[in-house]
Amino acid sequence: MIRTQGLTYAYPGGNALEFPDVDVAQGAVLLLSGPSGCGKSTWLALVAALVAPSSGSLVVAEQPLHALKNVAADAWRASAVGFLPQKLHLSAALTVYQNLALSFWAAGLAEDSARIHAALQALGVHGLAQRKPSQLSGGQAQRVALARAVLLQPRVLLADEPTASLDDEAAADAVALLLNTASQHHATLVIATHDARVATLIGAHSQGQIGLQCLSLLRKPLSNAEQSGQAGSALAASSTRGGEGTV
Ligand SMILES: Nc1ncnc2c1ncn2[C@@H]1O[C@H](COP(=O)(O)OP(=O)(O)OP(=O)(O)O)[C@@H](O)[C@H]1O
Repeated sequence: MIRTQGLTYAYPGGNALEFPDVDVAQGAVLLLSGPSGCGKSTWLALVAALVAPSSGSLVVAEQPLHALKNVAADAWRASAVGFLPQKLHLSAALTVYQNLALSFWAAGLAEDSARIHAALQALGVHGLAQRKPSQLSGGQAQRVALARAVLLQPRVLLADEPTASLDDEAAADAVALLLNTASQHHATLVIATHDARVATLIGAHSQGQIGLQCLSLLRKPLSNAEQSGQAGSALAASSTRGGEGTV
């Protein structure tokens, strides 16, 4: 779940970015769309506790983030948040397997080989475990990065521009993969993008929509099974900032 209220963030010397309030149920999907520069990456950084808001409140996976500082924020992020960045940040010097193993180290956990193999298997890239990232296709690398993102069973999965520079077929595959993977882990999924195709790909299943000045938010529960008993809260959208909200 992700709940924000009155969230703002100001870069040093810059105007404050104001974000709409959201209330996203555990296991639901949030599409974070808007033109370049409107604040999508900043919002993701706030939700991942990489930066602290200038004002407002933020609760992610039941954790009030204002209560988290430095090391505690790092530990919380490692266990609660899976991140699929636009630039995948796979270490070129390490194998696919070793890239995933790094996640355990970052979270202060003992390496769990069985879990690494299972994560790679689930995304169909198990056979590539001993390859280096330079020996992967773009799609294979994205699957490896997604396996890494969900390795520690995060409550929230954040994907930044996952369809950038993909053709239509690959973009549809990438979105389907994200939806399925998040659903399997019952993770709340956020896709940040300015790619209009993503709204279309998710839109067929959408339950509600809010249009705002800069960010437009579109959400749906992950699956029929999960939304029974949850749809109300998944759609309990509020848009007190930015105006013109409709659900
Ligand atoms: N480190 C920074 N210092 C000052 N201003 C910044 C910094 N990073 C981002 N900004 C500004 O904050 C605003 C929001 O940036 P952000 O990267 O969150 O937007 P975005 O919607 O993710 O853009 P894009 O789709 O191009 O990645 C922009 O006006 C940007 O210029």
